[in-house]
Amino acid sequence: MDKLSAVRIAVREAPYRQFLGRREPSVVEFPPWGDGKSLVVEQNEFHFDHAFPSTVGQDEMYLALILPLVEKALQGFQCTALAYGQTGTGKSYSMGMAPPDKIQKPEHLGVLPRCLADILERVNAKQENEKEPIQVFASFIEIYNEKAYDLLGSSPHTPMVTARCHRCTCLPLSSQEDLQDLLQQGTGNRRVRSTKMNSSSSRSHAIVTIHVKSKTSHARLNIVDLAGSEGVRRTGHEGVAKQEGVNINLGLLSINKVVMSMAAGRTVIPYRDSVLTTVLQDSLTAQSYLTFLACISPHRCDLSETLATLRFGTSAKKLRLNPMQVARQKQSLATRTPHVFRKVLSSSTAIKRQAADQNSLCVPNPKSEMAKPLANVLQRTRSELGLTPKAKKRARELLQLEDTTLEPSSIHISDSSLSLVGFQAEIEKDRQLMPPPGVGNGQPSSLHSTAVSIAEVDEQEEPAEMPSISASVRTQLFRTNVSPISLRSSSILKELSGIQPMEETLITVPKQPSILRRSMRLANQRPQSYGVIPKVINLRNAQQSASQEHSSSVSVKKEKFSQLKDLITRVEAPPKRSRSRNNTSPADEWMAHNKSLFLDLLNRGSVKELQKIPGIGPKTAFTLVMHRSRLGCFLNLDQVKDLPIWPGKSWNRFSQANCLEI
Ligand SMILES: Nc1ncnc2c1ncn2[C@@H]1O[C@H](COP(=O)(O)OP(=O)(O)OP(=O)(O)O)[C@@H](O)[C@H]1O
Repeated sequence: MDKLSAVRIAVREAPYRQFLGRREPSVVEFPPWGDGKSLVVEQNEFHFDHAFPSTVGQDEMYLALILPLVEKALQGFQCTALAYGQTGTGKSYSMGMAPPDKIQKPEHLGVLPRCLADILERVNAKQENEKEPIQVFASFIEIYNEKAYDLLGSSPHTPMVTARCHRCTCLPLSSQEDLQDLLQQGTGNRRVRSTKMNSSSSRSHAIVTIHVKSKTSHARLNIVDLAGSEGVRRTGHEGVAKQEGVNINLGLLSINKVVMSMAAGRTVIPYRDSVLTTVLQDSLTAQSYLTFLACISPHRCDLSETLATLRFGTSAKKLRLNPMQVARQKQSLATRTPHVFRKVLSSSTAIKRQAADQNSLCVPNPKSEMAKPLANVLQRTRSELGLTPKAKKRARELLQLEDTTLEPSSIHISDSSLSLVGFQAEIEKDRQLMPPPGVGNGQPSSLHSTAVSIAEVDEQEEPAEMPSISASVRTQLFRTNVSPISLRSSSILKELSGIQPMEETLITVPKQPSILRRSMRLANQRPQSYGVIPKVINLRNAQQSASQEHSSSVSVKKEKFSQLKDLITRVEAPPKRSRSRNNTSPADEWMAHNKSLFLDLLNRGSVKELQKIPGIGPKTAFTLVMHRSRLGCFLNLDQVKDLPIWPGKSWNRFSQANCLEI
């Protein structure tokens, strides 16, 4: 089977509208040489993925256009099918958004019921084989007069806050009856109005989202029925109805702008221009499958609208998308919050002093005087970490909670203080993950209990295509032979504890796998060995530097990132190495090493840092960072290459400038 194109555009001609009286020849011609993909309107030739004449039935259209999208949705991709066009051209009919009681014959069933039948059939078959629980549920919202309404909710005529549209009512779907009920309820609440051109014209944009959720993925299939794109003049409306038309056109215009911006490869996409694009923001991204169904009229009187619809389809053809499977949901709050603790605990001087005195880490009650510096640190930490407002609130609450246990076995918050408590049973297991230096190097002189880090254990298997994010966090107590004070002299302890070295120090890192933080583990999926890293300025530099090999102890000045860049971009002679077992040449080894270092750099660098790489400007740097923050680290350079940010031969120039090719 051919690879499914990420963007597909189809055109469907509507049948004649009876009430227009005299039957004239259609303005749309389907030339026999067009192979079902071309059409001619007034001597303008258009080419799309499919061109359906009015004689094509619902099942034929569904099989050719939507079924491949359903397959992709079941594989975990974000998919959207979007019908647009002039009023009365069959958008609701095609998408299956008409109320079920108006469908007289089964062959008139539209996309929605057919999609659901296929999804349920496949999900049931999959569950029989794999016994993996898969849930299917759906939501139905409409956007009317620039406000979003939850049509399945208890108050379908009360507008929702746009930013919370994703929290709309979702009903479980397990049979066609469930869908019938959902459509009955949803379409019954939808606004329709009689216009000059359609006796029951939808005056709102409707979005039905079918969610297919399993343990490892959460795919969404959006079926979007846009309101008719007609001139306000032609509907013959005044007052409220006229305002409706204006808002409908605003939504359609903003969809146009979003698609154009994506097609032009812009980094800033104007999603916020309208409620419609804000709600569809997650689906209209370069990582999803998009299918447009342009519905056109055969009538000459609609010619200008028909041409406008076809021109929009032509411009959407320029979209270059790179769909990616949706892995698990974003990192949970519980996973992120303890980072706040870690940073606060490790960077508050008051706490460190106390830790040194008492051989334990104790966060004072936030209401006490001692906690004031902590509050400032926490404030700073939160903004540094870029947590969402919700996560920030949660972090604040956790610090203020009394008599609360975050995770029974890890963090206990007592009346007057928050103590990090570890458990011996986990220690051995975690040492393998994150061995504290000093353990095993001779006899411990004294054992000090020091909470040194937070280790994370992935709960679920990662999907093959995307690295996933760990879901549980344990704060652990390691017994080390190093007192908390002596943490300052060992870089790995600094890294593990999160304490940032402030002065120039000569640091020797023992050769061992670096499992420092979740982000590093995600970025470095392969084992690395480290020699001695240069002097570090802060934790971030320590992590960046730790991914490079150095032969001996060196003291390096505070040049931060420029050094790292130099290291990577410099054309060096391939280092002399012992011949590897599979007889790869030293040049190949060097190239692989260089590429992996470069990938690390792309995965960790900030916008400012990435701009320093030859061939990366501010826009490209911003896109890379945005991509990373939305979809996680790049797994290989091919993923970077596939991004739509390398026009012409710019990737070749870029890779040559950075020695990624020999
Ligand atoms: N291909 C078709 N075959 C049979 N009937 C069709 C077809 N396309 C549209 N119709 C009929 O045309 C009428 C108008 O269609 P529909 O309401 O789907 O248009 P629309 O584009 O959604 O209009 P609006 O934007 O005003 O909501 C309906 O009665 C529908 O049954």
